[in-house]
Amino acid sequence: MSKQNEIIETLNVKPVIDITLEIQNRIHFLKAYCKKSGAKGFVLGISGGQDSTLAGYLSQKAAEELRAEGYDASFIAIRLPYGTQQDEDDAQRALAFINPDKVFTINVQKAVNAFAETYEESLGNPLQDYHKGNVKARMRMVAQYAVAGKLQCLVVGSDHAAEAVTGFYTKFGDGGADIMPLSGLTKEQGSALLKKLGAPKALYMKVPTADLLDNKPQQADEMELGLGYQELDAYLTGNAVSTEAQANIEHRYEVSKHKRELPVTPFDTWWK
Ligand SMILES: Nc1ncnc2c1ncn2[C@@H]1O[C@H](COP(=O)(O)OP(=O)(O)OC[C@H]2O[C@@H]([n+]3cccc(C(=O)O)c3)[C@H](O)[C@@H]2O)[C@@H](O)[C@H]1O
Ligand SMILES: Nc1ncnc2c1ncn2[C@@H]1O[C@H](COP(=O)(O)OP(=O)(O)OP(=O)(O)O)[C@@H](O)[C@H]1O
Ligand SMILES: [Mg+2]
Repeated sequence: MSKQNEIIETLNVKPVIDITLEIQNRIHFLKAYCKKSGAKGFVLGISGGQDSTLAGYLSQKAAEELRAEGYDASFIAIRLPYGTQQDEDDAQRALAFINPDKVFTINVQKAVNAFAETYEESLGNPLQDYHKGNVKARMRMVAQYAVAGKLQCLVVGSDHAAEAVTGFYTKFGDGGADIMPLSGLTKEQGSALLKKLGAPKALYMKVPTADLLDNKPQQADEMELGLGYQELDAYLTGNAVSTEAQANIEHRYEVSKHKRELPVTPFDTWWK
């Protein structure tokens, strides 16, 4: 089997999807797992980006359907800005579209900066912007688990195939979640689901950004990756991409394997 086909199979990507069915199946999955786990619903950070808008909307629908069936569940959206977010208007658009049962705002700036100061005092060097970015992502994880713990909810992750293939997420940051309803979708498929659900165009057409850097706010993911989501999606749906892009994707896939597994133990063989 080619490396490309192996990756497509491992990440559960379907080259062609039935959009309506995908929406139904993913809501059904959220509901079934929620009931099975005995949780009281879902918690997710809403950034104003495409992925959390979709995962949040599906979670809200799952909670509403569960309630209609007599099971007590709700969806809690959390705004987690670092200071003032440049695209706050998109975050508000996303909240208006999702219409969550509850919204909390936890500004992570104080906690992140307090940590950065302590780090610098202790190590004698400032926390570099790149690593501080991962601290922001992990602080958001801490905030989501604090709320989920209190409300007996599950933390939703917004990871999908186009992020999974490159490991383009912070390990135990935005990668730290209990349930991943977008797994297996390409970026374009996620966008198509959002469009079908009636999301504002500004959200399903939004340029993806991790927005983790103080020095480059709103930097497009594609700039950092040196790869376009169109190329990633083409690869994931079995199409030919440039030799350069293929090598980049397959290299990133290999070196990020540790992010798609539980921490390695003496009994694991996947790393050999
Ligand atoms: N082979 C290996 N086996 C086991 N563990 C290994 C390992 N190699 C590194 N590690 C561990 O993993 C750590 C590196 O991983 P990590 O801490 O995640 O750090 P890293 O992958 O360097 O950074 C995260 C990347 O994801 C991007 N990101 C983050 C969050 C959101 C989004 C977005 O799209 O919105 C994107 C971010 O811009 C950056 O490029 C190392 O410090 C080490 O602890
Ligand atoms: N400022 C923020 N406020 C709330 N949650 C956030 C924030 N930034 C990141 N997150 C959380 O981290 C997740 C990962 O970020 P990521 O940028 O991959 O997704 P996104 O912003 O939803 O979509 P896109 O990838 O298209 O930008 C988000 O889905 C969201 O749950
Ligand atoms: Mg984003």
